[in-house]
Amino acid sequence: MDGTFPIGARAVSSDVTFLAIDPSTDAKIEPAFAVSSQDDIADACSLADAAFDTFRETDPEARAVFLETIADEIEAIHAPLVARAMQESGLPQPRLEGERGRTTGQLRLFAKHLRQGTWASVVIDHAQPDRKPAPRSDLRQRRIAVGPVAVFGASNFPLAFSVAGGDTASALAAGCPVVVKGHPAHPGTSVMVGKAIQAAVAKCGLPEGVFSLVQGPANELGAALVNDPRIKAVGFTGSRSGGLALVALAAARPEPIPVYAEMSSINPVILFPAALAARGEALGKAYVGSLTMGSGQFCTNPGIVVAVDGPDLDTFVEAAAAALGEAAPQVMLTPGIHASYEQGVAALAGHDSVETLARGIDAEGANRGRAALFSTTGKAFVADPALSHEVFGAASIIIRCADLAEVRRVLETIEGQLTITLQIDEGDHADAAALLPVLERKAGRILANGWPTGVEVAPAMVHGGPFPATSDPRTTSVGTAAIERFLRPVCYQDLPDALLPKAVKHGNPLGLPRTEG
Ligand SMILES: NC(=O)C1=CN([C@@H]2O[C@H](COP(=O)(O)OP(=O)(O)OC[C@H]3O[C@@H](n4cnc5c(N)ncnc54)[C@H](OP(=O)(O)O)[C@@H]3O)[C@@H](O)[C@H]2O)C=CC1
Ligand SMILES: O=C(O)CCC(=O)C(=O)O
Repeated sequence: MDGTFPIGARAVSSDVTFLAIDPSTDAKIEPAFAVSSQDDIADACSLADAAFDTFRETDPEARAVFLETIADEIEAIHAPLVARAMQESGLPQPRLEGERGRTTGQLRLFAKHLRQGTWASVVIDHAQPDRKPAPRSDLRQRRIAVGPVAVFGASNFPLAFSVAGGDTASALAAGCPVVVKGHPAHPGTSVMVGKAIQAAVAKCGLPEGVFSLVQGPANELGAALVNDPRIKAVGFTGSRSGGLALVALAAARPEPIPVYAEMSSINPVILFPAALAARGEALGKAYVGSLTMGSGQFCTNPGIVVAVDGPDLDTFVEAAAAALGEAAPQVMLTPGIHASYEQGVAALAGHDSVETLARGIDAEGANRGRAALFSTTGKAFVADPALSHEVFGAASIIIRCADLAEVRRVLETIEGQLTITLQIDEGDHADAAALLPVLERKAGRILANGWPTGVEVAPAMVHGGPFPATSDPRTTSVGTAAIERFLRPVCYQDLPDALLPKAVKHGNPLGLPRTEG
């Protein structure tokens, strides 16, 4: 591996470089990676802009083949890619193998979606020349790509939410050239995937500007990318402060643009009385499994559990505390993420209204995340908004409520969420139904008798939700509906067939599904 990054078809180097860190030892890892300059960003955006009109008008079949070729190129480097991602992220091999599968599966799902065609939302209102009192024009609507998109790779999913992750896959599927700002925690992984995408661009005979990767450890790079006038939308997964900074930059541009930022969520799990009575112990163990997976570094991590206090909750708490007490420490993604986890845990442990129920096993070594389980009362939780802030890592609070009315108050208090989970039995259905309207206001996904971690990449998935889960609750960043973020409608009124784009021509040469009236 060399330290260059791909801007279009070029491999760019620089005298200014940075090194990745192995979070399991804090040791620096070779090779040194070139830091992108402001000129590199301008070049990437200029190439993306030049590629846009050609790329967006490629047939859906051509874009589908392109996405499949990216998947093939990533599979061809599977072993070295997973090895490098392990070194840079501290995540274990099985997790990264699974994530690689999710990444290529996601690309292939978007290929299938392109072939199926509903994404173009073609609507034809045929002319009615004899309509009284006024004739109606021929109206044809389709959706086109919004323009070049900036994507920020996430630290916690170095493959599935990074350079060729869901944001990139959905933007390319829409016909938008993409400029990725790689996450500085995994530059080698980013470059390997970036070069795989660039190889697919060349193999498919597409304009080189369809994809570029810029990287370096500095806010200025991301800011310059969002400020470039050729960028028309932004996809981001990361911190609330980072997401909000990008939203502010995008809104302050002479031409404001949308930012689809997925930021912060504590993913409440509600234990309803009948379920708790029937299987409190099993729920306690399963909860800790979801909480500690990947050192808790999931935006879907179950950060709070809400239930009515009593002996059945005690059974759950005892099982959870015992399981968590045996949880092995796991390497966290970066020294910064580890430090902010420690800070969050210390704040909870020192809070007057919070009891520490259990800590995971402690261990020597760099950046080891030690799981933490806390409890508080519904009253205290409602009184202090700080208790509802995300602690990114394997920390969670069990909230003991006086009754179901207090459970409701807790849920009314929380901010927007990616997920809310119900643990229910049949005897809980009436209580759960009464709460559902509150939950729908709060979350993008409501699930029953499962755990929120591990998002299915599927057409019906919603990985989104009201602020601060995301900056735009109308969308999802996972699943085929993610493509809609990067499309906009255009209506063609009375254009002669010769001038109409293929998607809305009278003969429907692309065979796209149509709504006609
Ligand atoms: N809810 C979730 O899904 C996730 C939440 N997090 C949270 O984020 C914290 C930090 O993790 P990290 O993954 O580094 O997330 P960050 O939000 O800090 O960084 C993500 C990306 O955004 C860039 N960025 C951040 N702030 C700005 C800014 N003001 N202007 C321009 N670019 C910016 C970073 O660039 P650069 O670093 O080069 O400045 C990086 O490329 C974690 O401790 C955790 O709390 C993290 C991952 C997922
Ligand atoms: O739970 C998952 O699989 C996805 C989590 C996620 O989107 C994230 O952590 O950023």
